[in-house]
Amino acid sequence: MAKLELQNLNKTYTPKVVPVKDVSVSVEDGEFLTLLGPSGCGKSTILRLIAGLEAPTRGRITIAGRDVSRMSPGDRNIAMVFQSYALYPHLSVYDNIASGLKLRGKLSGEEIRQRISEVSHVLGLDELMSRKPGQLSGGQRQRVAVGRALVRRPDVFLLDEPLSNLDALLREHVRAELKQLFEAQNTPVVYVTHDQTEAMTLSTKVAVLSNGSVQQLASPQRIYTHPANQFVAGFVGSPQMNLLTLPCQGQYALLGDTKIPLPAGITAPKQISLGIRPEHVALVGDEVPQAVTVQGKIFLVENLGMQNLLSVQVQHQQAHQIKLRALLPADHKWDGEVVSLALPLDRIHWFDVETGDRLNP
Ligand SMILES: Nc1ncnc2c1ncn2[C@@H]1O[C@H](COP(=O)(O)OP(=O)(O)OP(=O)(O)O)[C@@H](O)[C@H]1O
Repeated sequence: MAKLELQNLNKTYTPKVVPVKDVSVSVEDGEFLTLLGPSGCGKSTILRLIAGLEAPTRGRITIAGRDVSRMSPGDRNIAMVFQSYALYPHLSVYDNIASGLKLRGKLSGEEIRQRISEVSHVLGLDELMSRKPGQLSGGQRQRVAVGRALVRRPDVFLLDEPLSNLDALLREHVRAELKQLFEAQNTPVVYVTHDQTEAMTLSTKVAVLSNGSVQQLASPQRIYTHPANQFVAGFVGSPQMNLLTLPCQGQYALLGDTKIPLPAGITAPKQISLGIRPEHVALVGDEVPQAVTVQGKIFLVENLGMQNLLSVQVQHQQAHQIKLRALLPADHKWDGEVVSLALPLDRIHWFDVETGDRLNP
């Protein structure tokens, strides 16, 4: 058992630079936590705090119940994979993988050979063991860096954007490899990325961060279906969720000339923020139960291969413009520029205009 716990973790550099604010998260054995957020939100700082490369200003880090907050990195039994891979250019693949173990100095030569051979086999590196990093592709270097982490059998794995130097195709391939690999380990993993596809596909849970604070901590599915606030709603999902600020009239929000009933329990405000994902906007005529319809004029069609992304200007009496995007399967046809869109009520997210908080359950 090597549960990792972050308790009220804070890091302050200057009064104005506080990259980690009261972060509390636990990661059990076999759990894969992704820290997801835009550049500068504090992801790498959290990882560096866990690794011991930085000291927290406040709060505690425990591994298997043991407080490691003030321990040196070498005593924490954590393995970290960096974005840059950080391989030794003058050493062979074998020696690079062995480097973590040799430094620890507790294993015999035979044990070291045994562990490296297991890891190289799992990662498909057997043929490359005598090469130097300069003679490897990006994907192979990345595997060596992961191998060096695996061979240590650490209590916790930390990975800082390990796929960001790979091209799109290779990234997809290595992502699937990593998923299989870490599913087979029964060790907590903390993974940092700003790529939501990686977060959604790899993780058992995701912490979405903004400005050093956790905005939502939940399963990838929950974050997609029930974003806790407007930031999470806008950050997770591609194409991005439609987010519209609408006036209210009684228990209805007004989208152009369409009245959309607010769910019971929401006290009618003056204005409300409506969210709906492009993939949930359909064409009228498709079988959509319990939907409101909105008329609009298509001003852009983007062909994404499997789907078409339609940008539609909603038709209404008021002066300001309202735009909606709809993601339709490529075989769905429409006639002319004017279309009727169906917005299923159970797919609509409501947010407080002031705080951004989610209003529907
Ligand atoms: N040593 C430092 N001294 C002062 N400020 C720092 C230091 N390290 C990081 N910061 C600041 O802390 C904030 C968070 O940085 P961090 O690297 O954790 O973000 P990130 O989410 O990992 O970003 P990215 O995705 O761009 O790597 C940034 O505003 C950064 O400029």
